Amino acid sequence: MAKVASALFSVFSLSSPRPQVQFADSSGLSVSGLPGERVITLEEVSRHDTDKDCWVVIYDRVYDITEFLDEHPGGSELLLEYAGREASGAFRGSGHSDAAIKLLDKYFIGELPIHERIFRKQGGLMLSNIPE
Ligand code: HEM
Repeated sequence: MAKVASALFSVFSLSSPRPQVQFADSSGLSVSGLPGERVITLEEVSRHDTDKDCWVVIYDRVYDITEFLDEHPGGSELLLEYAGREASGAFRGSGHSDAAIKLLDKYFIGELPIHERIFRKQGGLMLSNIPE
């Protein structure tokens, strides 16, 4: 009996990863992440709004894109318009490729607190819910 209990314990402990949050929009874009990352408020993001220190928020996640400014195929000027600000709509509206979406991971530094989020919270906005 002890053996069975111990086997069950190891199966359950191995098979219970941290909960994964999944979201998808109408383009099939799936953005997922683990909760509990560094929490960064919009107020803090707003203090990083220059070409030497540039943070943006995309789908409730905070990215430090300072190093990417000069590499952006759409130009640094465009990105700087969103320095220290919310840029989900601009990012999505520019029709970025899956590669561009994947590239975001490289610059990820944290997530907004739950009360400042639009997408990544229970009952949060799905982009597919937005009327045309
Ligand atoms: C902040 C994170 C961003 C990343 C990592 C990123 C990445 C990229 C990449 C890799 C491309 C090449 C095409 C593609 O693969 O889709 C691209 C193109 C483009 N991006 Fe971004 N982008 C970002 C933010 C933005 C924002 C906020 C805008 C605002 C409007 C924007 C506007 C554009 C435009 C207009 C192009 C097309 C450029 C052209 O074809 O000449 N991007 N971006």
